[in-house]
Amino acid sequence: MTHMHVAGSIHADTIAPGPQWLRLPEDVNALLPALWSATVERGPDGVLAVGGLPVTDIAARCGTPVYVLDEVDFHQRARGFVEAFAGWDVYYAGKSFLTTAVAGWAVADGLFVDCSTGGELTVALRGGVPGERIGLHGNNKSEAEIAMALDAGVGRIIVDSFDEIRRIGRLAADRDVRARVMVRVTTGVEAHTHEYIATAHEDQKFGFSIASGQAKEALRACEADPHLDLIGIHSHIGSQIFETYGFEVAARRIMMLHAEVAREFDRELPEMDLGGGFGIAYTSLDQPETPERLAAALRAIVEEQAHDLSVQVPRMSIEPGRAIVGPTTMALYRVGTVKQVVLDGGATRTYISVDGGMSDNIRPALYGAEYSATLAGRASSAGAVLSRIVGKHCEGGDILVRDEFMPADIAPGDLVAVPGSGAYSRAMASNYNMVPRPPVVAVRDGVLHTLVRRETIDDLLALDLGYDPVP
Ligand SMILES: Cc1ncc(COP(=O)(O)O)c(C=O)c1O
Ligand SMILES: N[C@@H](CCCC[NH3+])C(=O)O
Repeated sequence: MTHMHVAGSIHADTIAPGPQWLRLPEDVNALLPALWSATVERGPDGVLAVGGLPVTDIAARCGTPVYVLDEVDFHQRARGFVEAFAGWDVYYAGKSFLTTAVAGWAVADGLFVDCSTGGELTVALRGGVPGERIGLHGNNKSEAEIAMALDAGVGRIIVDSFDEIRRIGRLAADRDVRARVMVRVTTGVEAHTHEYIATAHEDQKFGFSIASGQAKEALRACEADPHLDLIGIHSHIGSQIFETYGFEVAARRIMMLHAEVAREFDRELPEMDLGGGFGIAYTSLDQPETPERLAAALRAIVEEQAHDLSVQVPRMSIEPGRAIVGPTTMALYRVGTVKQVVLDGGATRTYISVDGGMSDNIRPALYGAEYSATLAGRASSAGAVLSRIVGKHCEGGDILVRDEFMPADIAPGDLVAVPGSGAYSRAMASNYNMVPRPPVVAVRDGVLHTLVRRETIDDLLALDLGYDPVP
């Protein structure tokens, strides 16, 4: 689970067989503000609106499924991080969701951009991000990707293996440049999140471990290469994390490493990155930290450690993706079928099938991620029934929202909105079952723009070459 649902006191109205944390809502039409982007509201006619546009209009113009990004909310969150972390650099983690327009907004809002492949790097550059404001990650960067980064003059390449240190050194030498590099370390922090998105424990593919001494070896290898300009240490402990404690432990450990190498190299590395991973609210139980509180906690640790270890505070940076773009976007689906399924013990669960699914949001299937949903195209006065919102794919695990109370009169043709769908949804979409991927549209002050158009079956067929001889 990406977040644990603790069983609290069970409300008298809790309906079996739902999870104990899910309570019968007093008003099934109510919106929990923490889950929705800034401009979302339910109009007097009961229709959900975002950026001043009713979702019924958006669905009529764009079709469904569609991802609807609230532009005002994006800028508020981006600037919120920049302001809270003033004096630190905030890299937007492009893997969460990146298009040329989003890259442009990131720059306008004062963000740097973190890319993890040549593809993301290309989008960032096309979107107008200056090379020096880009960081390149990846545990297996190709020569072509490293070359592209060097030619674009990226501000930092975050190195992840000894092979790569040699490779970057060679490619930089070929170009007679010095590559600015950071060393990604694993701090041994066990982040409380799904195993697949925790990245600072020892037994996984990212980084050099501090405990084994490999991190220091990697720092030495970079320092010794005249074509590498070692600028600092990088740590990323995982994603969708709520407790600041993990970040604090990681920050302490890398400050200690920073101070040790300062003594050994007789110079203090000028920069340090604490990564991203700040959690957002997907359900009513999630209580994310504000950027202000995160900033205060991290600043305090770094300053205290710098003081205790008698080093300067380096130029600091972080890399949030989900916390900036996740809450900006709702996924809008249309209901196709509604089915009552009788469970052991006689209770029923309503299965609501929509026109998307695991091909546009793999997170529930991959991480057991929980989401919320609401009836979006109208309000309902019917009672609430425990429901499961599922997709249209040939998989039993094709679940979008495992447990949610939806109005009992939900019917084919209704619109359903899923908040918190901006990060790692469209970005991780696939074409499973030959389903074309949905568009992403941005809305602001009643005006819609397409960021990514809807894929068509012709786009998919363009890749199908029949039986074409390989030259
Ligand atoms: C190195 C690195 N930085 C930043 C991020 C962004 O994480 P999040 O979107 O959870 O903030 C990730 C993804 O987990 C990552 O691997
Ligand atoms: N894709 C993950 C985030 C981690 C990936 C980035 N290292 C998710 O959806 O939660």
